[in-house]
Amino acid sequence: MSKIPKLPTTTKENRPGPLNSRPFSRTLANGLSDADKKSLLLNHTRPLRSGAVTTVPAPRLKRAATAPSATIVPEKSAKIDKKPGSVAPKIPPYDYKARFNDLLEKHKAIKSEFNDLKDRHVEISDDYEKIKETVQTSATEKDILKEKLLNVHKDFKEKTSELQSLKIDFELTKHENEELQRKTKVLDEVTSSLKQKSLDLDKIQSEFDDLSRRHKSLQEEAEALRLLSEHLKKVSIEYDKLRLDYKEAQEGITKYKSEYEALQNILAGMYKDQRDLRNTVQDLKGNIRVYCRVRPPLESEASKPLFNLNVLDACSIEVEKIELLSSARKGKSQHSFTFDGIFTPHSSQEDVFAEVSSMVQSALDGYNVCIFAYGQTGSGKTYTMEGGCGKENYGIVPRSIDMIFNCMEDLKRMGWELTIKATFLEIYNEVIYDLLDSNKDQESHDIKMVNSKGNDVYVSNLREEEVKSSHDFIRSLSELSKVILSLQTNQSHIPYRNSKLTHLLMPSLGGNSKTLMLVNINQFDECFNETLNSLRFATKVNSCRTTKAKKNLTMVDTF
Ligand SMILES: Nc1ncnc2c1ncn2[C@@H]1O[C@H](COP(=O)(O)OP(=O)(O)OP(=O)(O)O)[C@@H](O)[C@H]1O
Repeated sequence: MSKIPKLPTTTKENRPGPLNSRPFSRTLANGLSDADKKSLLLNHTRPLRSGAVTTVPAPRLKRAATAPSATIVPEKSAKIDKKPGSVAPKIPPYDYKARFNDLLEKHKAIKSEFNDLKDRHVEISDDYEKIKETVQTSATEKDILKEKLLNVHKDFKEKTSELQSLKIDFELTKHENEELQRKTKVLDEVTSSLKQKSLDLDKIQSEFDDLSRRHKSLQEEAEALRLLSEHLKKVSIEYDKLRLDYKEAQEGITKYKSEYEALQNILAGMYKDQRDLRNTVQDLKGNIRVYCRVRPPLESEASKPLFNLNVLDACSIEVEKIELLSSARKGKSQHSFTFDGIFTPHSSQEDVFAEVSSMVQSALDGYNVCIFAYGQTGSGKTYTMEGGCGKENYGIVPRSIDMIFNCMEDLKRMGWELTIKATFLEIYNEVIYDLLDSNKDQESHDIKMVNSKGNDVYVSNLREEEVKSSHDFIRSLSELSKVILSLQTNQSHIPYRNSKLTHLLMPSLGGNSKTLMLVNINQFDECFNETLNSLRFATKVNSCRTTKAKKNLTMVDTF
């Protein structure tokens, strides 16, 4: 909105009157009312009283509030002031001098007044010029303002028209808003109804899904039934076919059964022949067989001096020691021995068992078999019988157990039920210890005769344990080793144990048994004499020839 400059207020007082440089009288006459003019004329015509000063006050410019044109209204009528109470002496008409003086005075006063008026006129002219200038400036300003006013008017009009259009817009918007509100309300109602319908739809959808599932499952059941029915048809055909096959098979089974029995008889005959042959070979080898095994020095024993040991052939060795110190025994000590076989320091556990396994087979064929190791302490008896860690180091006992259980599997396939029981004992310091009995206070164990007729012996009060697998058995051996170890650490070791042992081995050595003895030796110089003793004892054993062994009645005889 344009600013309207404040115009200088043109009051009736300061507004320039129609004064100009025309003679005052005329001007005055023009500006005075008729009454004023009359009074002025009267004063001019009236003779001045002596001693009175007549002054004409400068007319003040005044414009009647209602008068459209400017008129000069003297503030006071141009009367000659008279002092109150003083009455001017009347100049007689003949007193020209007085009259002349009076006129002079009046002239003087009028002249002075004229001069005043003239000054006043100049002042007023200046004012007028100023006012004129102001009026011109004001007119310019007025024009500017007018123009501005016009602009403002124009703006105002535009704004008014804008306002109008805005009002119209507002009304329209208001109307639209109301319409929208109405529509929103309707929409809300529709939304809520849609929500409800959506819920209904969900419910219907879930019912539909349920029905679809049931329909599908019914379809599947129908398909399964159809397949089942087809399958049943096939089965029925196959069943008829199978019945025929079964009949044929039964006839075949009867035929095969008789053939099987015949084959079993042949097999049993073969077993018998094989056993007899093995036994013949055993007999030829002798019922007491003695093998010698030489153990290698351990790494820790590498510095120990060795005596000479020569393997002459598969069955003979020669041991030789040269005596250097004592003059009495000076010379060469050389001895040769022959056994059923020699196992050198290079022979493996497998090599040993290959020779021994025929004895285990004899046990399975129903003979009493005794396999034992003999030798001085540290010569390798435990290693030979039990073995070391790892399967390749297994000794005779675990390998025999494996063989027995493998054979059992064959026999089981032929319908046999078998039970294996084991006893463990140690003869130590002439006392028999039951190694399966962990009680410290064991019952005493004695070697007794089985019956008065034969030579068979048994050890009383020994604990028997059933062994169900070779693994269990190899259970048992590791525990046994621990027991032996603990016994040995508590008591001083007695290396030579033969009294009770000889007694226990009596039937094996001289009776109806097959006996295999392993004489273990080492090659250490310091052990030469002990080695010699062992070899001599083994030679004696080897020279024993028992009567031909008779087998006990065993399962294999029933074939
Ligand atoms: N053929 C062999 N090969 C390798 N090492 C062996 C052999 N024989 C024995 N040994 C080892 O020699 C050492 C003594 O053997 P072992 O314990 O079997 O003797 P031992 O005759 O049972 O002794 P002891 O009578 O004192 O019980 C053991 O460390 C054993 O592993």
